Parts: sequence; C-alpha cells; structure tokens
Amino acid sequence: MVPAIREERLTVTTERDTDLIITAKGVEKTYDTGKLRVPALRGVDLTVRRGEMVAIMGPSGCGKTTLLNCLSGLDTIDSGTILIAGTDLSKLSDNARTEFRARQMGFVFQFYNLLPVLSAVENVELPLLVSGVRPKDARKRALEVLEQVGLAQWANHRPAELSGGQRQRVTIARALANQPAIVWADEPTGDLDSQTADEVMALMRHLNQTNQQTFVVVTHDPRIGAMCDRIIRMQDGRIVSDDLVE
Ligand SMILES: Nc1ncnc2c1ncn2[C@@H]1O[C@H](COP(=O)(O)OP(=O)(O)OP(=O)(O)O)[C@@H](O)[C@H]1O
Repeated sequence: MVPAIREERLTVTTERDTDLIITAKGVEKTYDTGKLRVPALRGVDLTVRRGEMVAIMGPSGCGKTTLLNCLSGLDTIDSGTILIAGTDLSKLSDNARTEFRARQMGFVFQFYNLLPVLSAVENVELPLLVSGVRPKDARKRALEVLEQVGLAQWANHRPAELSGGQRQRVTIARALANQPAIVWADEPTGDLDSQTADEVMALMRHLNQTNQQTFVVVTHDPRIGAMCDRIIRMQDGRIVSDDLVE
C-alpha cells in the first residue's frame, strides 16, 4: 500500500505542474541495421520546465543526438512516452507531427543547413512561407529576427558571404522565426572557433532569457554547459546525472 500512495502523490504533483514543457518517461530506442541492433536509449526519464536552458552532455555515442531527435519528434521511439506541452508525440500521425514541429519547435544544427542560393533573409523567411505566412508578413518577421541576432545589415548576403558565426546566427534567426516554444540545438557551436562559439552561445542564452523560450542544447563543450541552467549527463543510453548549474 505505501509505495502506491507515494506514487499517486508524485503523479498528482507532476500533473499540477503546468510549467513542464517536456516530459519523457521510460524512453527506449534501438537502431536495427539488419546486421546489428544498437540500443541507443535504454529507459530515459526527463522533465524540462518552460523557459529552461538545458545542456545534454556525455561521451560520443552515449545517445545525445538520438535523445534530441526523439524528444523533438524527428525520430520515433520504441517504447515509453514523450509529452511536449501536453501533447503525446506517439499519438500524432507523421503529418501531424511534422506540423506540430513546424509550429512549436525551432532547430539549430552544427552545419547550419542553410540553402546556399538564398540570401540570409530568404533563408529565414522560407519556413514561414512554407507554413502559410503571407510573403509580406514573412519578410517583416524575418528582418525582425535577423535584427534580434545582430545581422540586420547582412540580410541580403548569401551564406557563402558570411562567416561561420554569422551563418550560425542566421540559423538561430531561422529557428526563432516562428516563435517556437522549444529550440533544439545539436552541437550548435561545434564548427566555430572558441571566441565565436562563446558569442553564439551568449546570443542563445540572451534569446532564451528575453523570449522565455526553452532551449535544449547537445554539446561536448563544458563552457557551454556552464552557461545553461542545467546539465544532463548521459552514458550508454541512460541519464546518469542531472544537475542545476550554480
Ligand atoms: N542511424 C543509425 N543507425 C544505427 N545506429 C545508430 C544510428 N544513429 C546512431 N546510432 C548509434 O546509436 C548510438 C547513439 O548515437 P548518438 O548519435 O545518439 O550518440 P551521441 O551521444 O550523439 O554521439 P556524438 O557525441 O558522437 O554525436 C551510437 O552507438 C550510434 O552508433
């Protein structure tokens, strides 16, 4: 009887906590390549509050990118549940999940994924146009976010005419254009020198604090971890520590 009562209390506390934007329970994911089965996530439990900036760290191959891809709905899981702002990702069809991502999430990856033939402002407005925003409004919003990341004067330059740090700022602007609730960043500074990495990270931290958006950042860089609110460490597909940064 006693454990059951305890469990019920815990559940009640969690359900009342409307601040939770990410809730993952018992998440498992195994890659099956035909020849090889690789268990990448072996029972991950995790909650993230709205407005938190969380670093996911750990040795190469421990499952960081897999976790980010599963939490964001880019990839599916084998078992467990993932709730994003109360929505169970596994209950959504592929199309609904894609739409949910486009509305609620922004992505920043190591290698920018900018379209080389488009200017900075065209890259930023593209996802807005795809999701049906009128061209005039999309352009206005794209210029606003480029201004927010300090790139107003570079709006008409193509990625090849920008430095690595500037390119990553364009990616961040693109991720923020639809005012997502969550921004996922996978090694966002991995391709940058350390000074530029610090600047890009400081920008993300500033945006996180100004816009109250939740950021989840996969990184190998302890200095970046130290700029976050919390550091989650993984090993062999599991979370082994979860600490607030002093
Ligand atoms: N598409 C895939 N097919 C098969 N195995 C995969 C695939 N993606 C990842 N893995 C395996 O799953 C495990 C976790 O990989 P993951 O990329 O999540 O680790 P990581 O912690 O992000 O690593 P890194 O820091 O090197 O990027 C690794 O053993 C990896 O080899």
